[in-house]
Amino acid sequence: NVLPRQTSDTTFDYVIVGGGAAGAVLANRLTENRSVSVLLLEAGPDNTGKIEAVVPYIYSRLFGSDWNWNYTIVPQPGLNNRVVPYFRGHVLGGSTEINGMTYTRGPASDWNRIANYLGDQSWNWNNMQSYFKKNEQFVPGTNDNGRFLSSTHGTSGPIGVSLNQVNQWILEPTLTAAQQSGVWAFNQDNNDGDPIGISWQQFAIKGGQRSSAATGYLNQQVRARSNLKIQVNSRATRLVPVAGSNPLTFSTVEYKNDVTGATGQVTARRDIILSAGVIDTPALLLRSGLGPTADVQAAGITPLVNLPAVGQHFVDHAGTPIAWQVNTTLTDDEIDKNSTLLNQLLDEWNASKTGRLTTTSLAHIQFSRLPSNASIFQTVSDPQEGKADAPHFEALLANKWTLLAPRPATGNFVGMTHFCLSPLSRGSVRLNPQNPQGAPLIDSGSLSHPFDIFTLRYAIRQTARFFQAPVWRTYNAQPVFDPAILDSDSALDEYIRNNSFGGAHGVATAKIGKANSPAGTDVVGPDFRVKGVSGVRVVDASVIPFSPGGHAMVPVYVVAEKAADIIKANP
Ligand SMILES: Cc1cc2nc3c(=O)[nH]c(=O)nc-3n(C[C@H](O)[C@H](O)[C@H](O)COP(=O)(O)OP(=O)(O)OC[C@H]3O[C@@H](n4cnc5c(N)ncnc54)[C@H](O)[C@@H]3O)c2cc1C
Repeated sequence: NVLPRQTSDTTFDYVIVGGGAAGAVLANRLTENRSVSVLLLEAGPDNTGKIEAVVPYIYSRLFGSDWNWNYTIVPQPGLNNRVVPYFRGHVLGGSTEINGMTYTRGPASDWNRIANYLGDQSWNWNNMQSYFKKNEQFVPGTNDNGRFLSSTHGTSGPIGVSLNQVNQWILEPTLTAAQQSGVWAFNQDNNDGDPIGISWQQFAIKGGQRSSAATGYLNQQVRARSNLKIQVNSRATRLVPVAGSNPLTFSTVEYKNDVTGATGQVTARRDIILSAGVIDTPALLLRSGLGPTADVQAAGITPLVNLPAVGQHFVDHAGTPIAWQVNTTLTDDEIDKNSTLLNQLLDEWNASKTGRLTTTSLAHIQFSRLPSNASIFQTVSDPQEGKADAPHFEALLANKWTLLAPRPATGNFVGMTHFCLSPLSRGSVRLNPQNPQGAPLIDSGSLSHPFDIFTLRYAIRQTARFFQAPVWRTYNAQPVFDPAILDSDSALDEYIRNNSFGGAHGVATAKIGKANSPAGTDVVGPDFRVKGVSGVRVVDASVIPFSPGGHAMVPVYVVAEKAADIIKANP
């Protein structure tokens, strides 16, 4: 019966800023010790009241809602100067409340690379297994034999994980075409350390419903802990330093309720932990005078400590969708264009949590490497050289139209979206000098490096080979683009630049490094403390130093699990 060390409504041992993937893990794990008090400040609302966040099929309907920060990327030369959205969750649960739920750990070599970079083998693939398993409750369906490796998975973690349980027409031609075209060998489990090939896709879905950071890590039992306070609608606006402290010490967070306009301050007795994500963590540091001096000054803010790596090294997976028309009317386009059908399926989902809406339009996931003799390697060294398990790109086949452009009024489609998973393009996050408190300037750097566009070109041509497989003739699969572009690098590049989006898997804007790394190369040390100041840690996607060879959610979850142990051991 140890009383929490919460001495008032405004003073806590830890103040965590941001209740997304990382913040929810930390709030849960740190309050396992009932003598430690935690305030979780979240800018968005509680994760209740929107069915789109729960029913997997309709998740993308949240994209334009108030559960999204609705950021856009600055015009990208690599995307023919288009301005495209950069989605981020603005709700308890963060981006895990609005994301595509794809559950990927990445290749073993990703984790071994981080371990070598940090000189700390506790980060390697084998040693991270306990965290992967701690995150996951894998729930196999009755038909899933041979579709995953049971020894790979956790069975009692907060995040429910499952495969698509809907028996759709597309499953058979997908696997047959992979075989006939020779493009992808079957891989029984892409989460066993080697994702290369085609596998059954794993989703953060349990019982037909989204499993998010909020539903998993902040469930009712956790919320009932007296040493945890969750305060929603509270956007941290600035960290305030203790006057005269040396090294400069931060213990106070200023926040604003964007609904009522009310402002307030809270204090952390031990640490402020920033978990506001890859865009808002660097933005908050910059607004607090912590970042590259020139960027801070340009925004009219007094620089306090020069931290050159804040907001730099931003890296994400540019994504390129492309579509084929098919002659079956069994694609999910039928649901999207027919509200009566959608409502029938929603009734089924409401009644029994079964049916087409229990999953997205994806069922398989494909990871590939460029051939070692690809011409680009004459001029660019392979970022994944010698790592047979590390994909250069990914392809996701959807049972419907998935282009950014509106779906044609008639017809049925299958869409393949390609992600460049080992990008060499880099971008940045800075404050807008015209409005430093408003949306940051997000420069994804998309397709600014020739390697990335080469990779996507190769990926699309590989997909075209996949669609030439005999099985697709049954469905009269026809490209919804001029097939001549496949024979011209410049025409294909034009397609890619006109149709790609900037990504959803950004990392590295406050990256972790060794304790004794050269000054300014990273932002936090191995203990997740911001270097050069006292009282602030960062734990979220922004600390992940390299672009993951898969989607980013699981890496963030397990980094946060590991960080929680490090913080508990070294409070
Ligand atoms: C549309 C979309 C689709 C995606 N699909 C997938 C997928 O299928 N699979 C996958 O693995 N990954 C996917 N991702 C990526 C994955 O969701 C993120 O990498 C992950 O959630 C990042 O975790 P985080 O804790 O760093 O940030 P987030 O989960 O984004 O959480 C940050 C939280 O901080 C809050 N916040 C921000 N600023 C402040 C502030 N100043 N004060 C208080 N709170 C603040 C935000 O509101 C948010 O709740 C997707 C992301 C998006 C947006």
